[in-house]
Amino acid sequence: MATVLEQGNITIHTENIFPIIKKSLYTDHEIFLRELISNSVDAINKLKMVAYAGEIDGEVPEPEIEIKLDKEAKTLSVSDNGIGMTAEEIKKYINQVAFSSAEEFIQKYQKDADQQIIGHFGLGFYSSFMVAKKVEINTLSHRSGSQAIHWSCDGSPAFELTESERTQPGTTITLTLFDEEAEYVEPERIKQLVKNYCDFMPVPIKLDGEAINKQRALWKESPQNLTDEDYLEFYRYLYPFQDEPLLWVHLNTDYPFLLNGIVYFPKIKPDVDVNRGQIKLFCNQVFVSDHCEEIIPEFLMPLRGVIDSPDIPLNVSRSALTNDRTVRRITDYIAKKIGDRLKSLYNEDRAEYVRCWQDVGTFVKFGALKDDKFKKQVEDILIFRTTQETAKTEEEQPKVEVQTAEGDAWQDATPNETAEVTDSYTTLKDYLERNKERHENRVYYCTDPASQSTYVELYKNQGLEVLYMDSFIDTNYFIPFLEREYTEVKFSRVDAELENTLVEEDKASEIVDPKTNKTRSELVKELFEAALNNPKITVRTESLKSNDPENSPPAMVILPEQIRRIQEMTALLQQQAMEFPEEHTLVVNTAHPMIQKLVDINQGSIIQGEGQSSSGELANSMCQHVYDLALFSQKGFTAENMKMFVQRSNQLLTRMTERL
Ligand SMILES: Nc1ncnc2c1ncn2[C@@H]1O[C@H](COP(=O)(O)OP(=O)(O)OP(=O)(O)O)[C@@H](O)[C@H]1O
Repeated sequence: MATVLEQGNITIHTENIFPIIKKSLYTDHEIFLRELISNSVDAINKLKMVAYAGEIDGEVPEPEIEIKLDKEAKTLSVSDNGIGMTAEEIKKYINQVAFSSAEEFIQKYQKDADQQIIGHFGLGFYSSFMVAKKVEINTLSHRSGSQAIHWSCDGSPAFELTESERTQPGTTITLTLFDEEAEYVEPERIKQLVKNYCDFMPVPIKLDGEAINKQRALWKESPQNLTDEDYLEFYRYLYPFQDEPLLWVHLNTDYPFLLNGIVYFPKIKPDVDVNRGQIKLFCNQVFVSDHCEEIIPEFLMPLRGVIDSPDIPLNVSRSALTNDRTVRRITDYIAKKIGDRLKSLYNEDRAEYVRCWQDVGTFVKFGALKDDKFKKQVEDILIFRTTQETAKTEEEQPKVEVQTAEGDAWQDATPNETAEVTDSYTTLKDYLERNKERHENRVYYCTDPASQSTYVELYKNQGLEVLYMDSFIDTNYFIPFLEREYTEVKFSRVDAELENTLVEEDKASEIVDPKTNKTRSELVKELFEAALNNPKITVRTESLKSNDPENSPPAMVILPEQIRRIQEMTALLQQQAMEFPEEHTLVVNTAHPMIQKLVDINQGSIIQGEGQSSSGELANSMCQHVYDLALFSQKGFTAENMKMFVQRSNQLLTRMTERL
């Protein structure tokens, strides 16, 4: 029998914390393993420090933590070859310090019981009592001449301290598990827990002789020593089976707080939950939480990666975390670093910046909207896709430096030199500067390249530059934001009005009907008004400039910018799709050969005499058809509209065959 050195009661201030610990203080009982392994890593580090100070005789062993499971006895043990403890240290650090910090934690926890505590840190060694009916410590201090010690406690405040036979310095903590906690003798469960919480701890954690943790915490390493492949491999490890990240930022600071981390911009999937943080929070390489919304700036929520900081308070409620001064500073720091990284990418590798923009742009715009400091950082690197032409192939590429010069629109470089993907992007400043002469302080934009293609083509053909502002954030938030920033500048969507540059003096002003003295324009207008027979549609005639009138649009629906925006806002507030306003303007292009012929076709009906002749009907049908086609780029058809449109299309085609 070993000598009993001491029997006693652990000092208790509150009644008895053991029942509280046992009664699921945490929902996550599993964190006990993280606590034990963390203590072992600390003990190994302490030994290293002592050795460094020359206070140890002999060699410091290769650090190692070993987990042993015994299904029969229902025991789990964690052993380390760290600093170990003397009897005095056990009394002090386990019986008094550890206990009182556990007690303090529990008081705090009970106060904040309804709040979610991040990572459940703070209970330390005593968390073992959540899963174990008996906890034993078998330890030998590295201090020369120390006596090995065995401490045991069966979950009551009573403990027993005896001498032990242990010969190897270090500590073994053995838990005899409650029957209902038997899962912790299953190797698979333990492997999973180690991978989750302790994967990046810098000491091999062995089970059945094999290290089961990765150990290498890339974020703690110096960026100078890391290659792109190191970062990519780490990303793949953290987020298997995902697309490669677009870019990453290595965070590294020790003042005014300690923080290391790597954050990645992922390719954004439509189903990403932008309210849930994706970054993993660590504290000294120990996993804390999978989502740390309180620490990441809101607009950077879908970022991924790792943040590790011992300065983030972890035993407080989440709401207290949000108000914590250090946490707020950390949030600002992350935003600033991301801004810096984007700026350097913009300046140093523009082709890459453009490549990432489609995904990264949304964050950046959101950030500019949400965070004034971030806005100041990125305002000069916000870019928009533009219709500004760039060379299509290598042969066509101008030899002179035009598109790459600073201050000009530049071109997306593709990895394949001969590829013809040549989307160009520009900053707003450059756009305004380029177009100062033709339309000062006016920006033409398009929100849907497919449905607004007719309009965009019209602008392009007349040499007007259009910006594509086609993401959700552009239309609903970013344009109003830019208008507030650039108070002089007005934004008009390509279908909001017809610029003077797009129309020319109406050539259809010659009188074509001697009986009534009406011009072709007037006749076209009357014809359309009669055919549409809808007082809410204003018909306007214009002659659109074009080098190829046959391929210019015969008619377009125009929706004034302000009216449309009000409609869009209302729709957004009501969370509905925008109702297309009944009152709108149809601009009929009198320069289009088909429109010109319409008058003649209709005139044919007059010659034929009384009633609606067949050519009158044809003109009427064609007017409706032209209107439908113009409307189609603004709104989808209802089932009824679609039916009529298809019917009319077929009738018109049939009539064409009759005329052949
Ligand atoms: N494996 C070990 N080897 C050496 N000393 C240990 C070991 N485990 C615990 N200790 C000692 O017991 C003390 C109390 O441990 P406990 O886990 O309760 O608190 P802590 O590690 O100080 O803080 P935390 O609440 O962050 O876990 C430790 O500070 C350490 O001195």
